[in-house]
Amino acid sequence: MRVRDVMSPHVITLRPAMTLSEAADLLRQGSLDGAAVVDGENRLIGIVTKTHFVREMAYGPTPNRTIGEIMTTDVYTLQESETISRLQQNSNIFRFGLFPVVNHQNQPVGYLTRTELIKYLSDHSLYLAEELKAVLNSAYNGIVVTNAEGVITLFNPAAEAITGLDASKVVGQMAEQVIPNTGMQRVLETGVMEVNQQQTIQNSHILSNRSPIFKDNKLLGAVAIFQDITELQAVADELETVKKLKSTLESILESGFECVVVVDTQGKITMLNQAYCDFLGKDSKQVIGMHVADVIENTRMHIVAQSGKAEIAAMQRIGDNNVVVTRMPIIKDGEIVGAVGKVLFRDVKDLKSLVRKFNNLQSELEYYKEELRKVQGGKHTFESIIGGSEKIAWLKAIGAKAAKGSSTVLILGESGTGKELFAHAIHTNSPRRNEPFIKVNCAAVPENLLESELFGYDDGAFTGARKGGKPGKFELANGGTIFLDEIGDMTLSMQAKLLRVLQEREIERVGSTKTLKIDVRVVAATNCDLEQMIEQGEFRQDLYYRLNIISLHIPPLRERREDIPQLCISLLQKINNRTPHDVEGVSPDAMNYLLGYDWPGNVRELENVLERAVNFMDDDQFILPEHLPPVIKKQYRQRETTDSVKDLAGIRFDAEKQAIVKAIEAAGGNKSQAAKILGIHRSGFYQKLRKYHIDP
Ligand SMILES: Nc1ncnc2c1ncn2[C@@H]1O[C@H](COP(=O)(O)OP(=O)(O)OP(=O)(O)O)[C@@H](O)[C@H]1O
Repeated sequence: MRVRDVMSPHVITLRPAMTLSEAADLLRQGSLDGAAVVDGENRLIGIVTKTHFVREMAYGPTPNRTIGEIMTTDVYTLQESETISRLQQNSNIFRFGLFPVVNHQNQPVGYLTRTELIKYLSDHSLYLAEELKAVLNSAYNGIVVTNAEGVITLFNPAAEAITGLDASKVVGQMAEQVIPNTGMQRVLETGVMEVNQQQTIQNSHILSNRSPIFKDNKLLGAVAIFQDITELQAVADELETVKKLKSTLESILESGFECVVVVDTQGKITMLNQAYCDFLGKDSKQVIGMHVADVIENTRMHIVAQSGKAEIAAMQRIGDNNVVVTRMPIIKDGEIVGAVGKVLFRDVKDLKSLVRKFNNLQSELEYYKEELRKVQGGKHTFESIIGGSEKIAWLKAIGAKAAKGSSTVLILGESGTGKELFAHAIHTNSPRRNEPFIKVNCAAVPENLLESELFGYDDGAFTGARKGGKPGKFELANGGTIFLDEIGDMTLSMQAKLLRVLQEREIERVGSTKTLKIDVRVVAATNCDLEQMIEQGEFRQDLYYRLNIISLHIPPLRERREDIPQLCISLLQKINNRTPHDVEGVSPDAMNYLLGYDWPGNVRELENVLERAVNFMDDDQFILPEHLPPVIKKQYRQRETTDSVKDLAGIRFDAEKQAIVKAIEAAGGNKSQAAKILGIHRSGFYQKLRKYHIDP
């Protein structure tokens, strides 16, 4: 809308030379608010308002004064093409009472009074009075006004600051184009007020109230009054988080089974959760503010709240219970502000049951580890062979060397000395460690099945044979190690077959004519005296030579008693892991018994004796003599007696043993030679070696 569209065309023009009384007649005729003063070429040079004129006429010295003398040149002229919307931005124009409107030659073509202008603007563009505008400009809240079309007509400085938009650029624009997410257009459409609406503009969080503006039931536009609540929102969010955290903590403390108490520096209770209240049989409302010592028996919470020293897993007697508690000082900004206490176990029994559960899990774990190792191959290494004795150390060194190659190893020794352990260690230490380790107990497999067990069988090899045949242990061990335990128990015919396999390095499944090349390292073990068996025609000499390429003779435990304490430690650990006990060791008295016993069952027997003792123990931490089997104590006592009064048999025993040892030394370890020196038969000599447990 332009000025010319709203101007009044009744313009009175006056000349500067005109007298006041001449002009008065003219003005009276037109009942105008004022007049434009023009020069000779009709160009606007000033104005005279009605007020000016009346005042001059009333108080001026003479009516003969000219218009030129009273006219004001402080004139705001409006160009007829000027837009109304631009005018409304210029609050300065309201200083003027009359606005002559001129054409491009500065000739007056009409005028507008201030009242008219304001009225017009109020009617059409919601232009607000200057004073009101000043109020709006100084408001803290952002205020945006649009006309009925949604064009912004007011954008106050607070709105500029909040939105980051420049009023001069947005006034006259459609609100929905310049203000993201504005709801003003919606308000204009619905005519319904929207309060407490939240929106985000330029990273600012805004809370806005929008209202339609009605006048005489006609929608004139909309006003939005809003406020930046970003900081407020942040504080509110923080508060909300803190509130949530507090309620979470409270519910954790309240719903938990654990007993928790908090005291201040004076030792006064500030919090006692429901679990603790239930445990003590107290009411939380009554105990808050009371001194902790008056509420909880034998407490030290008030001491910790003073000393600042934490007490972890301390025992405390509460009623009939021995509870395990932890007391921690609460430190804030380097200062003790109180203490928090927690009952870890309401009774030591709970702790024990936990330990038991843990041990059970531990032994389950060990079991599965063992199983895994079994699947993967050898389960022990040389490190798992316990014993610091010279003999064991030497055997481990030889075994480790032997492991590197692929020669057959023969392990000899009494039952329970650890032969199988060595066989595993050899495999685990060998380049074949990632290949299978297959054990065959030759004594355990019935004679008629041993062949198919070792070499497998083909489809239909015998009645009941599995369809498709079955691979034998040699085939399964291909690439790895086969451990032939109790080889001394193999029949002669099987020995012959085994010998062939060892020589040819190939096998033939039972019922098949095909041969199969195999690459298997053989480790054999026995507790039999193979040399004696050879003499008695029970073991093939040629097989013995095949097997005996590297031989390890594991001494019985009685010949390395110094290993017993170390073995006890290791075996007890093993036992603790698989039983619910936690035994710390063997008492010195019990150890004396163990050291004095001959251990015919060797390490296996020692392990059994320890496990039996552990099962006999109550709350003891160390195995005592009373936990040991009578046979051990009996032998110990016999030995004591024998040691003090040696009878003839004893003297003879010692002398004969010494003579044999000397003969072996003289023969340089050659047994036949030694037998000759002693003048006895070889078989008799072997018997004596066994009797005296001598290993040449
Ligand atoms: N030096 C050792 N260190 C740790 N444990 C050992 C040792 N020697 C033997 N054992 C343990 O003693 C038990 C018997 O060992 P192993 O089976 O190896 O003996 P073995 O001589 O092969 O017995 P058998 O001739 O009866 O088959 C096993 O539980 C084994 O772990």
